[in-house]
Amino acid sequence: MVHQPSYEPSDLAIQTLGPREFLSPLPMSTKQGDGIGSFTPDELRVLYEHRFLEGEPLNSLAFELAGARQKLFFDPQKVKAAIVTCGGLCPGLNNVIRTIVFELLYNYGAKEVLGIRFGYRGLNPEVAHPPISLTCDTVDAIHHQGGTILGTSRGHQDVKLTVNFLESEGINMLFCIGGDGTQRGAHAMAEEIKKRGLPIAIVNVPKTIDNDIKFCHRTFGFYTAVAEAEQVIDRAHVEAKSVFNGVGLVKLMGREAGFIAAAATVASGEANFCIVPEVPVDLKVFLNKLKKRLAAREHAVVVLAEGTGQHWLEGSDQCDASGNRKLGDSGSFLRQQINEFFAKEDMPVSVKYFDPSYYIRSLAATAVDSLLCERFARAAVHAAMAGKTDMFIGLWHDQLVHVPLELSTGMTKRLSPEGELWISVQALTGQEKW
Ligand SMILES: Nc1ncnc2c1ncn2[C@@H]1O[C@H](COP(=O)(O)OP(=O)(O)O)[C@@H](O)[C@H]1O
Ligand SMILES: O=P(O)(O)OC[C@H]1O[C@](O)(COP(=O)(O)O)[C@@H](O)[C@@H]1O
Repeated sequence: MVHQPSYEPSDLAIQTLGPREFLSPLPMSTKQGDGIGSFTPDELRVLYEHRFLEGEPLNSLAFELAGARQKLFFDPQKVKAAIVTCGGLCPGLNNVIRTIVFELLYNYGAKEVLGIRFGYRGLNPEVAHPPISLTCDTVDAIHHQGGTILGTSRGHQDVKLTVNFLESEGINMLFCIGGDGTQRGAHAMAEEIKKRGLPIAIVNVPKTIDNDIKFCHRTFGFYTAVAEAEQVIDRAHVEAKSVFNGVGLVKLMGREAGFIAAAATVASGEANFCIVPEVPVDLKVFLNKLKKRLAAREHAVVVLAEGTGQHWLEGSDQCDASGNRKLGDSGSFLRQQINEFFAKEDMPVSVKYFDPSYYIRSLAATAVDSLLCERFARAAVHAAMAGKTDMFIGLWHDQLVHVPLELSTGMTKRLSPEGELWISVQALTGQEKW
């Protein structure tokens, strides 16, 4: 991780990455045959598509590669950075905080790092949660703990007030760790900052246990949660197999996307049905299939992503503080439907219901996620120090890239029922297929 960034009072401007940069032509077209060494890091791109059909035109959509830059926009000695964590918990939040602090203070020699308390609430001066000072000592051992030492929250804050706060505190770099809601909030702040002409960088590190952030093949914490969920499925299998016509029913997190349920199902190899929001399921068809399965094997395991089957339940218009739809308990509903269906069929079943809920997301990150946190956090600091703003760190073909926040608004990422996640270039033209 050693690099030698240079700060000279430089010609760099703070750079909002708009979609124009994302769509920029590849540098290869202008510097043919020079080899990679002749490009500056800002010119390196990661191709959007890595598979091409013969005869199809080679598209040149590409992301800017993340990483350390030779020239810095900010003078490290004048950097007052702040970190905020928003939305639901996710394994690895503390790892990201710790690495951002280390990278800023140890490697760049930044002046000061603040921790914003309880999400965007802590940026609202009208709410009494003053920031805390983050030093290498205070964050030294936090990566062993789940959760976030800063606290988190949902709920809207006035963008003008939050930017006033950044300005009055002299914060010139804000790292927002959060999901799609956090990204929308960060984008709104970046726009207000641009309007006021302030040299403040807003850089996001994507966080979501649901793994549903666009332009990010995998978010940190996801594999940790999947490993926990896999164990629950395995236990459900043991319970189901131990009795006649046992049904192990497992409900897992996944508001709009079934990535956790699908990945844990495949990892476990013990589930017979995996029901995800992306595939509408007819309850009757499912119950008849379950009947067939029980007749053949005398036990079954069913995994359900919590956002699934909301249409089965009484409609609820309720939302949480951030405006996310509140979910009905589809797991309890399914358990009841299974019991009622088999009672009518005069077929005895024994349903064992598992709802691990927050259990899979409130733990510390496992090694594979700790590594990802480390990569995301360092890339975020490099981007901010170079003066990039209104962007987040994406993960594309296992390369960290810079993605304009503007591109992440709208629908979140979805599992492809057809198999491997396949993302069409049409996603850019509005006809999304996630
Ligand atoms: N359009 C928006 N403008 C400003 N803030 C937003 C917007 N959407 C969401 N937020 C804020 O972002 C924060 C996190 O959002 P939330 O949906 O709770 O979690 P996540 O970021 O994990 O999706 C909340 O404080 C929420 O109010
Ligand atoms: O009860 P909370 O904290 O609002 O969280 C519940 C929701 O948070 C999630 O874990 C995802 O949250 P984020 O989008 O904030 O990462 C969902 O799977 C779940 O429905």
